[in-house]
Amino acid sequence: MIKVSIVGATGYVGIELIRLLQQHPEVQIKDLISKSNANKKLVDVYPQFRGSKLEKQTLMAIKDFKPEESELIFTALPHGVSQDISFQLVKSGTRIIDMSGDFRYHEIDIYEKWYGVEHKHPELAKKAVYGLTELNRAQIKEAQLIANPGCYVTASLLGILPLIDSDFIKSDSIIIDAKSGVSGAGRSLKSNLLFSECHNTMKAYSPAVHRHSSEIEYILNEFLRGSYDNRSSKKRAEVLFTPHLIPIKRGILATIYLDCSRKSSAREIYDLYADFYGEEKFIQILKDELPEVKNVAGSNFAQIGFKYDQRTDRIIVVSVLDNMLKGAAGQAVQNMNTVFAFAEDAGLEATALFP
Ligand SMILES: NC(=O)C1=CN([C@@H]2O[C@H](COP(=O)(O)OP(=O)(O)OC[C@H]3O[C@@H](n4cnc5c(N)ncnc54)[C@H](OP(=O)(O)O)[C@@H]3O)[C@@H](O)[C@H]2O)C=CC1
Ligand SMILES: CC(=O)N[C@@H](CCC(=O)OP(=O)(O)O)C(=O)O
Repeated sequence: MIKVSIVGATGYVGIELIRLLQQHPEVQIKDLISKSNANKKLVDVYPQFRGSKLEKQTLMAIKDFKPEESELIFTALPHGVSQDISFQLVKSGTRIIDMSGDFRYHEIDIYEKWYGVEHKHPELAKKAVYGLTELNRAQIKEAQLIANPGCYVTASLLGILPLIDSDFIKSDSIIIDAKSGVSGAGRSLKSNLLFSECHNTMKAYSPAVHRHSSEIEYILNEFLRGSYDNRSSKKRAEVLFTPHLIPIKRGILATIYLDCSRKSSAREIYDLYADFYGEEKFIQILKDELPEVKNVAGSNFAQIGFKYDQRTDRIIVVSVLDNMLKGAAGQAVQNMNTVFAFAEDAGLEATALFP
């Protein structure tokens, strides 16, 4: 058993981590740290924990937290806030899995440009390891600080990575049109997220300028450059990304348009996905159907389907996942399992919710 603590425990990702970890066979939840709810009982903030083994757990202020007493800490904090807190926690020598965007870039100028904030700990960001499990397992095993990818980015990368370096894909004209459920925006109060503002409607936001455009493009280019294997591709990725807010609670659906430079076939495309993901537990490639959010929501699975359009020489890829599971807490637990050599699906066996 390892002792695990969560900083930012009462946010949406924090609470999802608790839900997963309380039934994890190898984990004992130690401290749950909250700013606005410090010294309250967890059940007083989330009555769902009544009757669970966490019924008596009290939320802790960060000043009382002793990081060296845990073997792993999840930081589930807003970007900008996580920089300093994670920097302090890393000094204890304990492994950290950070859920924010603060440590996802080794090139700090890209972070500062797209996030509009100064990075106070660039040296730490350069040592962090990117936590897309299926891409970076070897480095994740050794990392002290893992930068867990975000939900839009995980859905997009999983759909694009197997194809991007193939000879018939144009890597510099990728278009991603992605939809997110409202929990993707977190639990803090924002007027545009009130029920009457986002129910029964849909909207696009931040086209071309959303910070996740840069993360998708950055990781694709690192991949093409060989940062995750010995590849030495001359290709460069350019991505146009438009996110949408849709009136569901959880789930991401990314529709990705890839231009082809020669004729291909559905068989050739399927084989690229099958070769890339092999026996991966959490990635399901659909052959003759398109994925739906309801088939993964509540689980750590990502599903990918595609249509090859011979008429326009394009591939339309559809990638779905649960933003709080494979897009956040689930992938973070998968990374923890990888680091501690637990079964990769320990604590992550749940299927999607019915209905
Ligand atoms: N929601 C999602 O689907 C996804 C979120 N992420 C990322 O995960 C991180 C957490 O997201 P999410 O849970 O949705 O966000 P929430 O807004 O729901 O929760 C944020 C948490 O951070 C704490 N917090 C906020 N400000 C401070 C501060 N100044 N000092 C200390 N603690 C603070 C809050 O504290 P308190 O305990 O006081 O409430 C809360 O627990 C973010 O970086 C987000 O981008 C990544 C992928 C998907
Ligand atoms: C619906 C919604 O508002 N989503 C958030 C993304 C949340 C997230 O995953 O952010 P990180 O990947 O940076 O952690 C947004 O667009 O800002």
